[in-house]
Amino acid sequence: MAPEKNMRSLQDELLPSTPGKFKLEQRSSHHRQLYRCFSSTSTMFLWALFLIALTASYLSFHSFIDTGNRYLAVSWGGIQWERQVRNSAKTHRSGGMSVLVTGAGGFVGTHVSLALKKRGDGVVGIDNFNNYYDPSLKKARKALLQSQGVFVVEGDINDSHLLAKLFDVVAFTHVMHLAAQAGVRYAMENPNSYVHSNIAGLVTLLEACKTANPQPAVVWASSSSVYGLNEKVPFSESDQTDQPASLYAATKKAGEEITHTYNHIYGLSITGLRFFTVYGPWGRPDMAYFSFTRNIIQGKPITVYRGKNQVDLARDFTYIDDIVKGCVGSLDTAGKSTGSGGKKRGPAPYRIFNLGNTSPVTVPALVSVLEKHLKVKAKRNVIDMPGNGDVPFTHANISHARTELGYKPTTDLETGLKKFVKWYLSYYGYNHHAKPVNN
Ligand SMILES: O=C(O)[C@H]1O[C@H](OP(=O)(O)OP(=O)(O)OC[C@H]2O[C@@H](n3ccc(=O)[nH]c3=O)[C@H](O)[C@@H]2O)[C@H](O)[C@@H](O)[C@@H]1O
Repeated sequence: MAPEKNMRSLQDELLPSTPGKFKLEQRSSHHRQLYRCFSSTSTMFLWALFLIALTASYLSFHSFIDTGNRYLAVSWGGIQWERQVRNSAKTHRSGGMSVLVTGAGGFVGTHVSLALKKRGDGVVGIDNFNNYYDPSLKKARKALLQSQGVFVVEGDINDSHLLAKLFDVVAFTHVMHLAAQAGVRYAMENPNSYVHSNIAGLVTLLEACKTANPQPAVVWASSSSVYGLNEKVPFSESDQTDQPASLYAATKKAGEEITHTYNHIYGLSITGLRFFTVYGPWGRPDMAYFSFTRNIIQGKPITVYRGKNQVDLARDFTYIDDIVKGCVGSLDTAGKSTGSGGKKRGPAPYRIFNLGNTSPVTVPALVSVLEKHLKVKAKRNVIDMPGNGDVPFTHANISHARTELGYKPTTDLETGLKKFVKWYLSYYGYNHHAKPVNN
């Protein structure tokens, strides 16, 4: 082949011999195809259908990815999960309740859930198992609940999708709302955790309750700390509660106001319970009686705060079994919510009760009782109470709860701490070396 001809054939392969013409021909053939395609209305209609189908499948693919991510990120959802929720919520007595217990992995939540389940009510728990204190204790409580047929969902009350799903799966008659950021002094360390759980979480939960059909009756944990700097003794529900001494107390007081608005606007039945320093088996390691016990056993010193003018601090310590009776009594007597479709249909009850013991005990006296039960002398380090949000004393007037709920505490501190120490030693033994907690 002559070199000149050879070169031309290579050019023929790489480039169009007449580029302008080639492009023109391509375009006109493309136009012809388009013309053919859209030449009839029916073909155009088919194209439109095709485009709609394409868009729809794109959107549903995205929502599938979204849902998938949600299910991958959290530990709830699916047919098996829904079955567990439904089974756990089933009542086993006539006229039984179906209760959603928030904070079920917590101290009071565990005890209330067990009591309800035992008498045949349906119970579903929810807890985020955060690490404010040793999560392994919370997991052990969960295992205890599971052994009694109470299913606990791992999730946060700030998760509105989860709450909507739960109300979708079960028509809860009641919500026992105990999930919260607890602890008076920790509020100075981590203020936002109180806003997250006690304000934002509460509102998310109330939104779910107000939307649910039927609306459940809500019983929830407020706190004796709302009395703040109140000096009138004993503390009555009608006393002033606008002088909180800690952010914790302020968020609980805010909870009382927030629940009032949901009662007023949406017809939610609300019962707020002001708990007075609850203690007992399976208790909270951040509380004084618990951390004192651990330190006394380990031979470590304990810090005992003392109030102004060297006056001992005192608390109306209340035993868990008495508190459980108050909670169950509140659920039993809670009137119905009146709203539906997110709208109020009539007035609904709004109640607040003190749940205390009515006999305050000083902190040094508490230590003496522990020394007696543990048979070990405490190394007391007595210091003036720092400005940490503590109040000098608490003392409940419980006549309102007695009349309305039949609430009657029967366990004194001596007896209650004996039961606590027995549980503590059986759970941890004498060699408990847990990490120090927030006290
Ligand atoms: O009744 C309530 O409303 C509150 O009761 C407890 O709060 P608190 O009474 O402060 O209970 P503890 O933390 O167990 O303290 C009891 C007493 O021991 C004192 N204390 C605490 C810790 C410490 O190291 N030393 C010490 O003397 C405190 O000042 C207080 O007077 C709970 O922690 C709150 O969640 C609850 O809302």
